[in-house]
Amino acid sequence: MTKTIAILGAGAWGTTLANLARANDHQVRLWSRQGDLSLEDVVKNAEIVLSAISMKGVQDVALSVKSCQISPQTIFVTATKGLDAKTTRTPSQIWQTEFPDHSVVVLSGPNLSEEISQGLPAATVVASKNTAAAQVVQQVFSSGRFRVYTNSDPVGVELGGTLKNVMAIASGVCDGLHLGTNAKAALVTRGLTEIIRIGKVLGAKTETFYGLSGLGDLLATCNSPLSRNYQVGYQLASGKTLTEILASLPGTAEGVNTCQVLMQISQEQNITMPITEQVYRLLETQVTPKQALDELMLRDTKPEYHQ
Ligand SMILES: NC(=O)C1=CN([C@@H]2O[C@H](COP(=O)(O)OP(=O)(O)OC[C@H]3O[C@@H](n4cnc5c(N)ncnc54)[C@H](OP(=O)(O)O)[C@@H]3O)[C@@H](O)[C@H]2O)C=CC1
Ligand SMILES: O=C(CO)COP(=O)(O)O
Repeated sequence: MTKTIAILGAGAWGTTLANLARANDHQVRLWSRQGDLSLEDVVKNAEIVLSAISMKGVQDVALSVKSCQISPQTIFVTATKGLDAKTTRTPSQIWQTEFPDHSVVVLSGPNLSEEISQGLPAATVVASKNTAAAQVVQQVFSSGRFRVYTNSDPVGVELGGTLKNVMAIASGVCDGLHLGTNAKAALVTRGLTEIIRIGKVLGAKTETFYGLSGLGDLLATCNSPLSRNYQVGYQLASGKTLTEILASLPGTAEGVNTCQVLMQISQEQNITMPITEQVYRLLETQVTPKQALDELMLRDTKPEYHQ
């Protein structure tokens, strides 16, 4: 059945998702601040409102949508991978707070938009407390090139996509310093342990992090120069400053902001996040890439599974 879909954010990801839905014959209206269509006109009568806005714009856009005419049955989908700097909330928590009577679905997975735009195969996850809503979104995007799974742990799916961005920065540093395959395997594996430790405190299920939206996205983003977060780390290792890197980066690297929010959460909730802490200190120019490596290697010895 053809759906009317409003996609908010005409960046790399919003445009790619719009093309996937159009290829399945859905009616798609795309909104961005630079576009010709008003937000009011784009969301009017939409059965699905999908946000692919960068984290820094989500709260403001959600408030603007609230003042528009929205059908009571409209499903909200969020594809943003970040945490709110002021409240530390996830995007789905923001949308659900502003629209408490609507279903909210998280869409997240190993989805480098450039590969999907080229027609290469990929898989993703749509997660919601409302299974029927997740199934509607699954049908909208599923195709022979885009395999969509449902999941009932939206916060876990969302945090997998968000927390791996910090590990992708660390992986870029690792590769930029040419530390080798063993080091990269250790970093990504301990990164997953750290993601699970944080995610559990923030309300996610452990098993979700072993799926596409957790391990899957971690592998994709930590191993691809197409990832903006990976690029930030790689270029930091080559001696560029963060300001220089961000000035020439094609699009958003959410891991920079996420890292700051995680340090705030780490202090408030007393969660040990050694890799995140070193990425934070590197971004803040408190350590060099080589010093960050030494700090991680020379931590107190401990059993592997002692979380
Ligand atoms: N690219 C990818 O491969 C993937 C990205 N994502 C996630 O999707 C989100 C968007 O990424 P991506 O599309 O790549 O990023 P881009 O930088 O390409 O696009 C960001 C979009 O957000 C909009 N935006 C930014 N700030 C505001 C604001 N304050 N108010 C309104 N709109 C705003 C931009 O609008 P404007 O053009 O007007 O500036 C633009 O449409 C991120 O959270 C990212 O982690 C998830 C999966 C894959
Ligand atoms: O989330 C992504 C792939 O799943 C995109 O990664 P970047 O935001 O680092 O480019």
